[in-house]
Amino acid sequence: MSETKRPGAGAGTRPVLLRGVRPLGGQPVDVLLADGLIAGIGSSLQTPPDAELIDADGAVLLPGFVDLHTHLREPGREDAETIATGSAAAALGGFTAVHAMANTNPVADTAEMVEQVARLGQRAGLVDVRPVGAVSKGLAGGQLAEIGNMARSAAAVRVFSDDGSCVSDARLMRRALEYLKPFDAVLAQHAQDPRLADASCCAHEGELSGRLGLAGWPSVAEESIVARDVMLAEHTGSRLHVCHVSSGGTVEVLRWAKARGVAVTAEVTPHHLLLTCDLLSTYDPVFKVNPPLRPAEDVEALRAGLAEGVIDAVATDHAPHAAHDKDHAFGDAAFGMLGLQTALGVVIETMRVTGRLDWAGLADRMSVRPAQIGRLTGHGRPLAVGEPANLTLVEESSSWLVEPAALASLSRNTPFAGRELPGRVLATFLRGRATVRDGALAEASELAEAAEASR
Ligand SMILES: NC(=O)N[C@@H](CC(=O)O)C(=O)O
Repeated sequence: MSETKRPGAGAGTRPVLLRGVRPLGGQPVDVLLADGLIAGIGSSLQTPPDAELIDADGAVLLPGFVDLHTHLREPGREDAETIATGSAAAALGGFTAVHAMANTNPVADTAEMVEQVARLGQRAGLVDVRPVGAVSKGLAGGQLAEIGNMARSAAAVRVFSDDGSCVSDARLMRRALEYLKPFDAVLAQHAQDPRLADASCCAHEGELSGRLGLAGWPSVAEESIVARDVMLAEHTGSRLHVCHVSSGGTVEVLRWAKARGVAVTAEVTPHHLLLTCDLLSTYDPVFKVNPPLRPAEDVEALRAGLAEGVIDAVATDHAPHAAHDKDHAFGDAAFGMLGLQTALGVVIETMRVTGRLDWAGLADRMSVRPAQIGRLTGHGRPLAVGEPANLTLVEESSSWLVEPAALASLSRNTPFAGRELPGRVLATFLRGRATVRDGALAEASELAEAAEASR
C-alpha cells in the first residue's frame, strides 16, 4: 500500500465543517472537508445537511504533521509500545503520518517485515505508518539489507536507516547510497562514529561528563560522520538525511554541504531544541538519550539552523522504553525519550514564542519538508481546495500540563513531565476523518469502522 492515492480514500466519511479556523494562523475562514479532501474554503460556507460542525473559534489550521523518526517497537517490544498505541500518541500530537524505525525485533530488513508494519499501521487506522527499511541486514553494518525488495514492495519504502546504529563502514555507506538512488529513496544516517563514541558513551563530553564520571560522547563523533557522508552523497548523487542533529558543528557542515548543492537534509528533535546537558547532574535516566543533550551553545545553534532552514525538519525520535529498561542507574538505563505528544508544544515554545518561526514556518518544518523528504505526496500539502484533508487544528492560547500517566504511549519516559507546554491539539484529520476531536481520540468503534473501510 502507498499512503498517497488510495482510490476512494476518505470516501464515505461524514463531511466536516470547520467554522472560523485560521489557516496557518491567518484570517478566520470556514473549511469544508468531504470525501477525504478539502472541499471548500471561504466565509459562511453552506453546511451540507449531514455535516459535523466544529466551531473552531480562531484555532490554527495546519497541515498534519509528519514524523520522519518514530520508534513504534512492534514487533518485539510490545511491552514498551505497539503500532496502535504509538499511532494514538501520534494522532494526539497532531501527526497524520509517521515513519516507523527499523530497529525492531526482528529488524525491518525484508519486504515481508515492512509490509507487516504497514499492515498493522493500517489496521490501527490513526496515522499513515510508513515503514523505514534497514540499510544493513540485522542493523549489523556488514551486508546490505534487501533495499530493492523493500522499495518495490507494497509498502513502497523510501526511507532507509540503521538508526540506533551508524552505518560506519564507508564502503557499505557508499554502496547503500548507490543502491537506493534509482528508487528516489533517502538514507537517514544515525551519525555516531563508533570508534569515537561507543555504546557506553552517554553524556556530552566535556567538563560536566568528567565531573559526573559518565563516559563522554564527543560532538566530533557526529560531525566527522556527517562530513564524510555529505562527501559520499555528493560523489554518488544520492539523497542523504541526517538524523537527530545535536551539535552546532554539524550545522556548520550541513550549511557548507548545502551551499555546494549536495542533496542533504537534516532533522532536529524537540528535546535537543529545549533541554541542555546540565540536567544530567541529577543522574535521572529520563534525560539519557542518543545523541546526548548538549550545552546551551549547541541548543542555540540548532534553533538558528532550524529557523534558517539548514536543518530542514523537526523529527521526534519518539523512543518509548518500559520502566524495567529505563529505571536504572544512568549508565545502565536505555537511551531514549518519548516525543510524539509533546513535540508541538516544545516547538511552539522554542521556535514560535521566541519569534524564530511563524505558523507557516512551523508547518514547513513539521509537515511540508518531512513529507517531501519521505516522498509522501498526500501529506504536507497546501491548505487549498482539492488537497487531501490531512490536517491538525491547534488552539494557540491554551497550555497543558505534561502528565506521564495521561499520555497515550505505553511507556512513561517523557523528559517534560510536570512542564506546562503551549498549544493544544484540538483535532486531527486523516483523509477528512477525525482521529482526534476535542483533544481526545475519536471513539474506538468509529475508528475500527473507518480502518475497515480503508482496507
Ligand atoms: N534515540 C535514542 O536514544 N534511542 C533510540 C535508538 C538510538 O538512536 O540510540 C531507541 O530506539 O531507543
